[in-house]
Amino acid sequence: MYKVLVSDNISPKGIEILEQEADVTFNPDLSREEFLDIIGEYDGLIVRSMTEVDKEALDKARNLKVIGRAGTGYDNIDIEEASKRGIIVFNTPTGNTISAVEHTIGMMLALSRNIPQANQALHEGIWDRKKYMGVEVKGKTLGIIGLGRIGSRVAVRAQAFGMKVIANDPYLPPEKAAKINVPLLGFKEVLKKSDYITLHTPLTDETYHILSHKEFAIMKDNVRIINCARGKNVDTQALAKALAEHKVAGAAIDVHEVEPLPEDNPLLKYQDRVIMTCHLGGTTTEAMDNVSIAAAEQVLDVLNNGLPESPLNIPSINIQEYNKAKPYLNLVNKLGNFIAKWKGHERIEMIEAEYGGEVIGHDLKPFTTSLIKDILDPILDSRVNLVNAQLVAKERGIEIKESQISKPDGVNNIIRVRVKTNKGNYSVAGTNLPIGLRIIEINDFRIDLNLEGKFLVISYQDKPGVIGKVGSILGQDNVNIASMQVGRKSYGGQAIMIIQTDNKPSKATMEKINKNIELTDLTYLEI
Ligand SMILES: NC(=O)c1ccc[n+]([C@@H]2O[C@H](COP(=O)([O-])OP(=O)(O)OC[C@H]3O[C@@H](n4cnc5c(N)ncnc54)[C@H](O)[C@@H]3O)[C@@H](O)[C@H]2O)c1
Ligand SMILES: O=C(O)[C@H](O)COP(=O)(O)O
Repeated sequence: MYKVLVSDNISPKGIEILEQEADVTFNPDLSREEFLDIIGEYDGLIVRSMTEVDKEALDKARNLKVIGRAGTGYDNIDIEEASKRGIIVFNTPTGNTISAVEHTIGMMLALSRNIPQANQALHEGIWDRKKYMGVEVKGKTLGIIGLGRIGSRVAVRAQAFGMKVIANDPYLPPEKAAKINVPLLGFKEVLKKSDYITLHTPLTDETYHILSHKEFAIMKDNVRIINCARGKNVDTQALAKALAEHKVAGAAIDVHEVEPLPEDNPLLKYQDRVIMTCHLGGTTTEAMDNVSIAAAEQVLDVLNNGLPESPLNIPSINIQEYNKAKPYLNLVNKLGNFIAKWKGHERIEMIEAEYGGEVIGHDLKPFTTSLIKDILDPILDSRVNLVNAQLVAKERGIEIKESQISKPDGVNNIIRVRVKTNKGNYSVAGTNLPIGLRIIEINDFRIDLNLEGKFLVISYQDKPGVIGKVGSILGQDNVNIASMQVGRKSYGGQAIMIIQTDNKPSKATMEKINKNIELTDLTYLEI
């Protein structure tokens, strides 16, 4: 049973899902030392933003195969180091979008109307209507930096309040902004024109301190700042200075450069003008359930050989595409397994994936990567998965080819896998039919068998009596034949026999076949 560690607080809904298939440790209170001590035992890890999954942790995580971020931001995970070790990393970026949007709007309104301060005063017995004079947001300009999932939804809600919304996002296709009537402007222009500036960017080298001294200097006087994205997007010292100089009228900050907030955070001095929450953007019942369920399901998917919906270090396909592609990924998986078990003992020099028919409508890169993984993982000592499969093939000098079959013969979809080894060339092809996955070719001979079960694959020089002899040895040894197909190039030429059996032939039966019949190859494999 796989072992999964959940080292941050997630909703019990995800834990319940995990517990159906894995041995789960849920401990959000681990100290760093305790985390480092035990991480080596686990196959899967689920975190939020509090667990630091850095090189030191990954060095100790010798069994780890997947890291799921139950949430959006993944700056606490060293993706590059994880990739080097073949660890799949994914996040669940849509589960808390709405909560983060609503928190941003809540923060903007609370900031404008001094709601937290007035509430605090009342609780202290102070009734002061003059002190807590507010401003309306209607008619004000809201500048959004980062018009992605959250930024775009904040825009639509702010427009409903009668705000004029402008944005900066150099990576967004302009049509997306046009669709919601938000002009995309230069970064400085947004800073200069806005009464409110809200950040919705990920933390990258480029967005680290995207608001600092220079940027505050060019903003309008009395600008208000909202940050519900990443703490390090804003230079806290520079913001404190801009508050001190009354350049910035107020700020609403959910995320902080250092979390939990240290006592010497300079914004704590500005209780009248700065409202702060403890990274609560994604903390709602709904968001917590969403991200917990999504992370749990995907960790199990990955451990069971599937793909996550939002991978951070493997070729990504969207969810609809993934669901449509799943039967073909299963086909690739079974064909890859077939090859590994059939020819994995030979030295593989080339792997070619040929795709034909309906399957060509899909993004083929994840299929080919998956195929390489399925062939190489069972036969190499090191772990091969979707993260490092292409890299491992390259390192081992295995040539990878991908091609398309223009007219698949008699089927509406086909995937054919060819391998060249130090001993010869081999191929196997399959198709996805409504009745299930079928193996339809082996070494270019047409066959038609269910691509699941117990197989005997036999290569031999065609001559009378071989089929009968194999059949009678299996019969004598009580190995029941479920179905059988033979193919040959020409009379007396190379032939192949593929037999599906109900039970596994014993070692003695295999030896008997090998001893009594002249064969070029005899392999038993289970798919
Ligand atoms: N406070 C919270 O609890 C909370 C909850 C969810 C998400 N978040 C954070 O909110 C942020 C946005 O999340 P999202 O789901 O909208 O992400 P997203 O990827 O959908 O959107 C981010 C946008 O930022 C843009 N961008 C990237 N670099 C930029 C740059 N240098 N200048 C301007 N724009 C740039 C991207 O093009 C993209 O459109 C992330 O940092 C995420 O971690 C916080
Ligand atoms: O990026 C996110 O998803 C949010 O910042 C929420 O982080 P959290 O899971 O630590 O609350």
